[in-house]
Amino acid sequence: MSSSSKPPQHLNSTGCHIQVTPGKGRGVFASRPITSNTLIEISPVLLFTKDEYERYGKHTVLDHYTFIWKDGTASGKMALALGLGSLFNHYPHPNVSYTLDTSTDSIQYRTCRDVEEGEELCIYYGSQLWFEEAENGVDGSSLSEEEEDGWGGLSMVAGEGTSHNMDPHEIIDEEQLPFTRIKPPPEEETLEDVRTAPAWVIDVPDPRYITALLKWLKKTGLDSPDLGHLKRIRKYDNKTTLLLCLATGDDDSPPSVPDDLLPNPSIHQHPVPLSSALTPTQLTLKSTFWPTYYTPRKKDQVEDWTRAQCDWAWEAMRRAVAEGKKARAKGEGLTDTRFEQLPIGAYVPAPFQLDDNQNDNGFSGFDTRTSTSHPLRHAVLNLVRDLGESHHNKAESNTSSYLLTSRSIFLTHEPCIMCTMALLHSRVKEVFYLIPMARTGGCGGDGAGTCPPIPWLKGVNHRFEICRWTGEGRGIDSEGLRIDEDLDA
Ligand SMILES: C[S@@+](CC[C@H](N)C(=O)[O-])C[C@H]1O[C@@H](n2cnc3c(N)ncnc32)[C@H](O)[C@@H]1O
Repeated sequence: MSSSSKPPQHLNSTGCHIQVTPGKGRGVFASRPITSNTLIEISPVLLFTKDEYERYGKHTVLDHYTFIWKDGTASGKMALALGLGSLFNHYPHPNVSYTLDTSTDSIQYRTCRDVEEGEELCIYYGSQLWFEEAENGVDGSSLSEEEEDGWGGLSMVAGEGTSHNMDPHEIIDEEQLPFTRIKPPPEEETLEDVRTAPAWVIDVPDPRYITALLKWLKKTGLDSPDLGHLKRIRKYDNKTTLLLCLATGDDDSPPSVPDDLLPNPSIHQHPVPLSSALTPTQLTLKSTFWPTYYTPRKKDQVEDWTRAQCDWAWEAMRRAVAEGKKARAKGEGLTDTRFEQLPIGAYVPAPFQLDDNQNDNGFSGFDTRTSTSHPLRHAVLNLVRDLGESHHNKAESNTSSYLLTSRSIFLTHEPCIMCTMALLHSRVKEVFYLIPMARTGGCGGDGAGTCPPIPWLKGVNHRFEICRWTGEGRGIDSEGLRIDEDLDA
């Protein structure tokens, strides 16, 4: 917004005034030094319904000032902040965070670091801006803990993918993606190359048991997407065998099948391919182990990414970076011989959905090796552990609470070998990392890592996609996140 008229003087006892900057219009500035965590403004909000917004606000100047007000109700309201609230400009490294107070219909604004006199006070609008960002004099700095709840509840409506003439379904060219996929080795074209894992299978002496067994599999959750590339039933040598689930190792105990479904069941382990057949040769080879689905695709064809999916990923990586900065702000680092900071963060967003990209159902974690004096408290391990202990996940299943099946994880650093193994065990779908760790990482570094990517090794019972994040901006930068190249992330 540009404004040629002189801004009004604002009566504000917490040291804020309004000032105009070229390219941004009015903004809020500090009249004196303000320490971190100071409440600088409480703005009442004007609430209106989505319908009112659609009819009277959309495509007007109000679009630039209207927020989605998340008050926990299904109907969803829109909000316009009064007072200084509508005048905070955007900056990717904000020095002000905000929280909604739904009990008083107001927004509280606090500094999230020390601010000098004359500095502009900025908030973070989200990852999808609808205007050209002006150069900013605000100093980039670490985001403090408030950052997390600071912006999470609000999002500018004009910033939503669909409302500024961007097609959320548009497929983004591979070169334009904010990450580079690290390509796996050539496909399995000999019997020795076929990657298999042990699975629990049950012999079915009579076909009449099958329907009830399949129903039971569904009910217990054993019918997981991990095995979606395999047929359930194998007929071989006049014997019928049903696939139950993957086994986690030789000493894993078999799932207990109720006697009334099949008396005296014979359950044993059998190797099954880890992925579908992409070529006719693979189909023949893999099906010698277990009947496998044929999903031909063009050579090197990879999953298409839409614009909305990219925005989802930007936001998730921004959250991982914020976690890393949180670790730094909390003083996480190694103290043995020298002090090495460990600003390492991780974030697992809710799976991508076109209509709901707020990413507020995700899990986050950061490195706490220092504060816990525990060498295994890496960001990834902390996150997987929290996820396992969360009530949300426990409600789904007690036994699979560490599983990240079909989920993506965003990391500030390439995970070390131990964390890569933990991610394999968790069956994560894909791993995105910002900073490659060529010497210590388990995912191949930037393509020339010391260790080949662990998920590609033979004998490893899961594979995940590896993507090195290359996009900068939108709240993502590696400044302040670099660590000694010999350290494990
Ligand atoms: C909520 S208003 C902020 C107050 C606004 N500057 C004014 O003068 O009324 C949001 C608008 O401010 C402008 N704006 C905010 N942050 C900006 C930035 N970093 N660079 C350029 N323009 C910005 C954009 O025009 C945006 O639509």
